[in-house]
Amino acid sequence: MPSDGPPAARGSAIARPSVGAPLEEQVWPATATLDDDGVLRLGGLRVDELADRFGTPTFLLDEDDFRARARAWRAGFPDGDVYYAGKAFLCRAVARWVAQEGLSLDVCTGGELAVAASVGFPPERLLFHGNNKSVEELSRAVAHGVGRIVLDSFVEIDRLAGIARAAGIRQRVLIRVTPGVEAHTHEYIATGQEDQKFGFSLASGAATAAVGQVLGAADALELVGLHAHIGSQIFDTAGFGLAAHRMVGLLVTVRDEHGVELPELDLGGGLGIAYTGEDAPLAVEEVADRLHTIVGKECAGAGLAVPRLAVEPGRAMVGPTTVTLYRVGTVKELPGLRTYVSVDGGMSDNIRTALYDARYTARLVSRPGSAEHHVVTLVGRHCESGDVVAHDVPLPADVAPGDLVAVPATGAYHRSMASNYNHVGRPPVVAVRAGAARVIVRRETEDDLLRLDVDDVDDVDGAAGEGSKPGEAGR
Ligand SMILES: Cc1ncc(COP(=O)(O)O)c(C=O)c1O
Ligand SMILES: N[C@@H](CCCC[NH3+])C(=O)O
Repeated sequence: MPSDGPPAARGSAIARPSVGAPLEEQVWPATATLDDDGVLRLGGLRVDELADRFGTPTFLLDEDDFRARARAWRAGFPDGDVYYAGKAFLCRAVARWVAQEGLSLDVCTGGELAVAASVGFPPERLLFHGNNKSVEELSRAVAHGVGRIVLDSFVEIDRLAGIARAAGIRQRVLIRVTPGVEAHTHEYIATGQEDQKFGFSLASGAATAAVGQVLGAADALELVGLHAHIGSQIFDTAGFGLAAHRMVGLLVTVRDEHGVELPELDLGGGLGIAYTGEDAPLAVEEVADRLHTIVGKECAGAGLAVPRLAVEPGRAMVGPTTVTLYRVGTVKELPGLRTYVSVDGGMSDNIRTALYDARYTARLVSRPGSAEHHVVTLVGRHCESGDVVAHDVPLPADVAPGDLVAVPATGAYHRSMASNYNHVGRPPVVAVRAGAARVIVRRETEDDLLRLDVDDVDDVDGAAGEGSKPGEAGR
């Protein structure tokens, strides 16, 4: 699988003529350029100046790139719905951009719903996912007027019907189906195959049974369509095509068995992005074209009206827009083994390397560095040997403490999966655009972390009022 998988054999020294080597276009955000002195610019701003202003590590998000990607998705599905998958990265500013660009939003927890609600995201353009939504979350979604809720289990059908009935609302719903498509991606992020926790299986007949159960609760639930999501970080159209084919087949079965033509078909997200120069992601237009063609052809063959298509891109919308800017703290050469370059973040801001053996590239971005490059292991600051940011990255042989190193393609599933391991505050997200920078998620401080810590005594002897208060920590 491109970008994920065990690290290749780790060499030590190579010579690469990469002083001023161009940025690999598919990996870096759209506005990324290099100044003559080797400093990376994003959104028209030099990263050395951004580091001075905002500190490191910091996520730098290219707002124009995000908006351009949103528009490309919108253009690819002019008669359908594009739900940005908020799990990839969501904050108030991003929710606002999504709304402004005319997209809809996929949320999968009460927390994500709260972000959307806090900026007045149009409720009818919200879609609520999840294999174990709580009664409280479902009630909140119904009361909020969420446009569509995706049903994921038999127990949830009854649960939601009861909630909608009590609220005197007929809730629009889709049914999540597992179409039995094995996406070629890491097993932890594949969701189309039979053996997994999401949705109703097509092959076992659970999906058609679910349709029957929802139609039986028609006073409270309005079944508008079917949903499938086969996995994430996918590079070929075959899986999407097969899923579309099977889902249209299910629409035909539903028509034949229940006498209803469902008007909507949501084919989920999953489009892969380039994490390294070796990845060749599909273009949005290509995927859109493929899905429209398959669904159109199959529906024509079955005498079915073409349903309104929906998609749920997360990674492909936000992943490539962001780089993580780190500062090098130490360089440790183990003769005959490898060189470790330690930066001031790590698995707390990028868990993907440890979790999926994901591959990344990295670049010295505060100066050109020497022509000779060494293949190094870029590691973080956490108390764990698995705290690797990027395996086997060529960096200038003279990389040194104080240098800035950037890792691209970190917009999706990085800040949103960040942790406070070792009591490290999560990095901020700074949006850059046309020469201006704006913090859209601020850095977590030690005060933020201590605020959650509940104790009724203040020092180690148990006396009240002696120890340092949370507000004084870290000063
Ligand atoms: C139901 C659903 N929709 C959309 C997405 C977004 O996927 P991606 O970020 O790969 O586009 C996911 C995550 O895989 C998902 O589970
Ligand atoms: N978190 C995963 C993707 C999960 C997709 C959510 N359904 C990743 O980083 O690749």
